[in-house]
Amino acid sequence: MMDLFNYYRWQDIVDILVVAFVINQLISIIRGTRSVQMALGLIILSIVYSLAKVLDLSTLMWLLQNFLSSILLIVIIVFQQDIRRALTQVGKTPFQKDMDFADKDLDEIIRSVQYLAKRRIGALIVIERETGLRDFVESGIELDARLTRELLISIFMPVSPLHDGGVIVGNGRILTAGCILPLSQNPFINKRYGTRHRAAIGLSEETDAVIVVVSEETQEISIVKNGVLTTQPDEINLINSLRAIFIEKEGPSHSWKSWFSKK
Ligand SMILES: Nc1ncnc2c1ncn2[C@@H]1O[C@H](COP(=O)(O)OP(=O)(O)OP(=O)(O)O)[C@@H](O)[C@H]1O
Repeated sequence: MMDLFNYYRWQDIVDILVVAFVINQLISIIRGTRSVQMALGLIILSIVYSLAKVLDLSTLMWLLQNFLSSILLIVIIVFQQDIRRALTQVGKTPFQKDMDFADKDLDEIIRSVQYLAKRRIGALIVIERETGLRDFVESGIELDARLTRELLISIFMPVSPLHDGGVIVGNGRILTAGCILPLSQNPFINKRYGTRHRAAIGLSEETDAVIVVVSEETQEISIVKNGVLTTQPDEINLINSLRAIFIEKEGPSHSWKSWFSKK
């Protein structure tokens, strides 16, 4: 045992711990997104390249060599959204405040989306968490009003001048309405989803926000998080899913704070 300590320097241990931490964070960032398939694709290509080298298949080797020589560029293009998200996570400090969401605020959102879904009124509600959404807040009409179901419902009424676009809420306040959100470029999104759902997925790919979407076409209520859209079949599922994220604080979050508190 002592030999082991003599062999390794303390810097090696720190080095291994930091690399393990970074790999864990990377995996939790791409988990559940299409990047997993792309990463697998790159790994398979690298294996095929190694096999071609061993078996001396010169044409295949030449082809893959040319492809893999631009690997840095390929990784940046393929994983640009994940890189953006990872850098946002790195920029967070342990002292950054977590947007606390009270039971009451969730209840206001749940009641309003249920009301809207029943009447076939589309809605897109963004719940801000640790990543600041200032850029998107500024694309809409700033409200900074108390979060109530009545106000949320009024905003999404088709006669309201604010009904187009998304509403951003945070810390018990409706921050803004009529926001333009980035559309997801994910080619694997089900074709039945239009721009409202794509905008929700797009924002969740770039930030840690949780988005609740009401479809005016199908009356479905969905929760979008980390680029993944989950349709909520009933009220119980909707309540449990939102409570799990905000009240019980389950599920992967990528902040430094959650890394320490999770253990
Ligand atoms: N980039 C965007 N950011 C925010 N909201 C958007 C954006 N693009 C479209 N929307 C909203 O989505 C509405 C159009 O929804 P559309 O029918 O295309 O999508 P959908 O996903 O099929 O939704 P639904 O199931 O409700 O029909 C627009 O009226 C607007 O309110």
